[in-house]
Amino acid sequence: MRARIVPPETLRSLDTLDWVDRSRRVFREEDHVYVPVKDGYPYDAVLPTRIRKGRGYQRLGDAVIFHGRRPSAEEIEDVACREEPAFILFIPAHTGDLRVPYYELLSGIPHEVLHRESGILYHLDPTKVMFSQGNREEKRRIASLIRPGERIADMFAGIGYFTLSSATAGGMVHAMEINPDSFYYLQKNISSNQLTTSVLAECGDCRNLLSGEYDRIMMGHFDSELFLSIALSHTTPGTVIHLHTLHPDEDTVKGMIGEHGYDARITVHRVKKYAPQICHCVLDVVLR
Ligand SMILES: C[S@+](CC[C@H](N)C(=O)[O-])C[C@H]1O[C@@H](n2cnc3c(N)ncnc32)[C@H](O)[C@@H]1O
Repeated sequence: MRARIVPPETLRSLDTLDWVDRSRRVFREEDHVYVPVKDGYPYDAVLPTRIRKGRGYQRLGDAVIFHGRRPSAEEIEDVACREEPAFILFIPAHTGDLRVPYYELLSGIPHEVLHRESGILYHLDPTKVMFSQGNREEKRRIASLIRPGERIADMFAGIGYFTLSSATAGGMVHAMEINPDSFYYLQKNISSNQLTTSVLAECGDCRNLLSGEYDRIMMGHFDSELFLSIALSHTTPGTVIHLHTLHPDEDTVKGMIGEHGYDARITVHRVKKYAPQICHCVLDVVLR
């Protein structure tokens, strides 16, 4: 189905728009509203079959996770019949610095799952730690940049989102994670993917764990600007920093980099929509 992505407020005026295909259902997922488009009119997306059939959800191992708004009883029943998951969770948000899931159990008994993505195995308990499927393309992009043997710091490793794909691509990764639940799965995932010789994982505050100089530093935390100064103390000219943010501000970042005696080339990449008018972005910062 061809669709245009519109802000939720536009739903009120759909009747007045001549490009809307009223023979098909509007589909809404979190803050994205997909409106079917008539033949011959411009469109933003072609929706895959799964999305066309109903409410969007995330499949994680043998579990199904709903995000965004609470699913209706009919939507839960629909997914239960189609996917036959062992359990279903509704996770409207992740809370605090440790990104702990705030969840409601909709059916079944929660347990640890084994999820496979791009050939990498992830063990996790989705009631305890987050897994963002929206970062899949970003993981692939980062992996494509890795040069074999380069020394990488992953300051906010979680269960291994960037650590595992970077080590698989040939990097030597120093992975840091403060949440003991996430760290447990990080270690398990390093072993399951046979990456113990290329990853050093440590549990604690990355500000106390960074050591020496790195060729690449991953800063997968939305407050990563607060950690930039300490990260810059572990760089050399040529180091690349991937700084995640919801509010990209190149000038502030350039100012901080200048204070450490560097110039920088900065490129902004959009990862995913996070909230109305807010995108999860990554600043690729090459130090000179
Ligand atoms: C990987 S998650 C964020 C993922 C991604 N940016 C997203 O939300 O789409 C950030 C991780 O950083 C960890 N963390 C937060 N503060 C930290 C610190 N000071 N040192 C090490 N890890 C930290 C959290 O526990 C969490 O697992």
